[in-house]
Amino acid sequence: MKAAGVDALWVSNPANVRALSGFSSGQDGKVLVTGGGATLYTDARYTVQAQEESQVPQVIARPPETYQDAAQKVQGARVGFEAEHLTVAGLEALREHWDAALVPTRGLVEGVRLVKSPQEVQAIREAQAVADRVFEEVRPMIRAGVRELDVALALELGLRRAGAEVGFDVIVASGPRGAMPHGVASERVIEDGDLVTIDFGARVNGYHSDMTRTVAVGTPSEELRRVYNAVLEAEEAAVAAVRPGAKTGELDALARGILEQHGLAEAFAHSLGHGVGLNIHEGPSLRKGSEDVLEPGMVVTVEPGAYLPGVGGVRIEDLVLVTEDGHEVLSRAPKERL
Ligand SMILES: CSCC[C@H](N)C(=O)N1CCC[C@H]1C(=O)O
Repeated sequence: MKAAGVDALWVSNPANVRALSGFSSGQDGKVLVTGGGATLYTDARYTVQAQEESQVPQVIARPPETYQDAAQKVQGARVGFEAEHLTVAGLEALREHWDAALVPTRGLVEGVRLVKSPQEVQAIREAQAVADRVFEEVRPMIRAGVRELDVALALELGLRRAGAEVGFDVIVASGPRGAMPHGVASERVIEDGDLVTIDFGARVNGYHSDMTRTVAVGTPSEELRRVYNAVLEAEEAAVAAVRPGAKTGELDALARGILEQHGLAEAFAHSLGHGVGLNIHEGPSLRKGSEDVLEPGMVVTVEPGAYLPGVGGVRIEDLVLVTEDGHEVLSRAPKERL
C-alpha cells in the first residue's frame, strides 16, 4: 500500500476479500484495510458465518450504512480501490459518501496471493487428489457411444460425492470439438478414433485444482497421434524446467519452441499456463514475453495444446508446485503414451 501511495485500501474483489478475512462469501463482502488493520463488511444474512469464519473484525451493515461506517475510518485519507473490480456504480457510491481521495490500484492483494502458505498448498493438494481419484473412476466410461455431457456429469458427481465443489465448467471436447480450447461438454457422442480432451478441477476450502488429460478412443489417425506426442514432449519439457528463478515467459517459449519444431506453432493458441488458488486463473502468468519469476510456494499449471480446426485437438496439463529446489507435480493421473 505504501508503494502504491495509499493510506487505506477498499477491497471488493471476492477472492481478495476471502484471502484477507477468511470469509468464504467474498462476493457479498468488502474489506477495508487501514493502518489500524482490516475490517470485514457484510450484511445480516452472514452474521453467524462471518463470526465463525472471519479472522478480522466484522461490521454487519448494508449500503449506505456500510459506506457511512467506513467513512469515519477514511476521513481525509488516500484510499486505494481495485480498479479491475470496483464497478462504476461502486466508485460513485464511495465518492458520494467519503471525504477521501480515491486512487485506482491494480493487483495489490493479488501480489500477496502469488505465493501460497502451507495451508493453501494443502487445500490445493487435496483438491487435486480428489480430482485424480475421480478421473481414475471415470476413465473407463470415456469410450465410443458415450455423450460428452455424461462424462462431464460423472466427473461432477464424483467431485461432489467426495465433498468437493466443481471448480469450473467441465471441458470434454471430443473429435473435431477438440479444436476448441474451452469446449465445454456437449451432446456429441464420442466416436471410435477420437481424441477426447478432458479439463476439470475440484475446489476444496475455496482452492482449485486444474488438470487436463487427452485420451484416445480406439486408434486415432496418425496425424492426431503425431500432434499428441508433440504436445506431450512440450508439456514434459516445460514441467521439467519449473524451478525457483525460472522466468515464466521463458517456460512458455520452451514449450512453444518444441511445438514449432513439429510445425504446430500456430496451433498453440493460448498461453502455457497460469497460477491457481482461490481463482482458477491467477498470477503468475506463464505467457509469451512474461517477466514473472517463479518462487517457492507458487502453484502453476503447465498446459500446452494444439488445436486444428475441423480435425481435433490435444491439451495436456499438470498442476505444479514450485518447491525450494525445483518442483512437485501435484496432478498424478497417468498420461497416455500413443
Ligand atoms: C474456464 S477454466 C479453464 C481451465 C483450463 N485448464 C485453462 O486454464 N485453460 C484451457 C485453455 C487454456 C487455459 C486458459 O487460458 O483458459
